[in-house]
Amino acid sequence: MSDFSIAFIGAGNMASSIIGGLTASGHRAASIHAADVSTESLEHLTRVAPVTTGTDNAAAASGADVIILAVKPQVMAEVCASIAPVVAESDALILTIAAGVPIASYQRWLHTAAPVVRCMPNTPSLLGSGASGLFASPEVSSLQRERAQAIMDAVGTSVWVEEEQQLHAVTAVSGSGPAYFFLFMESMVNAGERLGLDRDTATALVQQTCLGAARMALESGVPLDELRQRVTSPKGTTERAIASFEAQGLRELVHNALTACSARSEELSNELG
Ligand SMILES: NC(=O)C1=CN([C@@H]2O[C@H](COP(=O)(O)OP(=O)(O)OC[C@H]3O[C@@H](n4cnc5c(N)ncnc54)[C@H](OP(=O)(O)O)[C@@H]3O)[C@@H](O)[C@H]2O)C=CC1
Ligand SMILES: O=C(O)[C@@H]1CCC=N1
Repeated sequence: MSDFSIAFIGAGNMASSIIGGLTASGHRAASIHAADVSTESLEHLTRVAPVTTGTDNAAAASGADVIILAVKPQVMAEVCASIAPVVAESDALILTIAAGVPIASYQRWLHTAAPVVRCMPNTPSLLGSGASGLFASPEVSSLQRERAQAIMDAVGTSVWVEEEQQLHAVTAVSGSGPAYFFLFMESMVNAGERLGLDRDTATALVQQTCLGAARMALESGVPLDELRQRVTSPKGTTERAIASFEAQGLRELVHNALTACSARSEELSNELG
């Protein structure tokens, strides 16, 4: 599994984090090629791993088993045009991490019904703690699914969805999700300060509490509501805070925010489709 060849088109933040994860998990750097218009991005990438780099997209894609498209959605049409002649002559898997662009657009821009896996990752991939949602077009073989999953598992965990439309929900939950937790943490730090802690102390307590809660949720096997109840002593302090959140409609607030996020993802798909 670790010997298949991978071409990255776009060598920015997400590509370098995936390449870092892949090489750390044993994938040979010699079988990874990356192309980018920015020599600065390529220089940074070679400090992450000794992969082959260049500025010619088609040359990087040539002979690859998996071509990973890691550029912004706005330049995707141009990038597909640059590799279309190579894709026409190969049976490579196209794995794209761009937000919003539908599979039908790739196949139109590539002028072929290429096998495409769409992936929605998130920024904790930079630390190997990402969460990715994946969707495969019908042309994707079982070996190609395994390869796509192996690539994303190198930077965290991944789940498959059955319908392309579900990627809007994945974006709402995990793609954009880190930002919600950062906002909640910012709010807790500010509240801690207003209650009398200095900023550094409040920040350290919030960060560790967030990490500890996430680890308990992941590792204890105990349902989330049960974990919450275990903190909430009858007639104690947590009960008051939870009652305040519930009375002010926290659950509805979260539902509305994720619905707005998913709706924006749909809008983007329509603009780029
Ligand atoms: N950041 C996030 O939280 C998430 C990002 N994504 C997706 O990941 C993708 C990549 O994002 P990210 O890594 O943050 O972006 P970056 O801007 O860091 O990387 C993209 C790279 O592609 C280069 N590039 C631009 N045009 C071309 C071209 N024609 N051919 C080859 N390379 C080109 C850019 O160069 P230059 O800078 O000179 O333009 C840049 O180095 C996006 O589609 C985004 O939607 C998905 C989920 C989460
Ligand atoms: O905010 C965005 O549009 C991108 C997609 C998911 C995370 N960041």
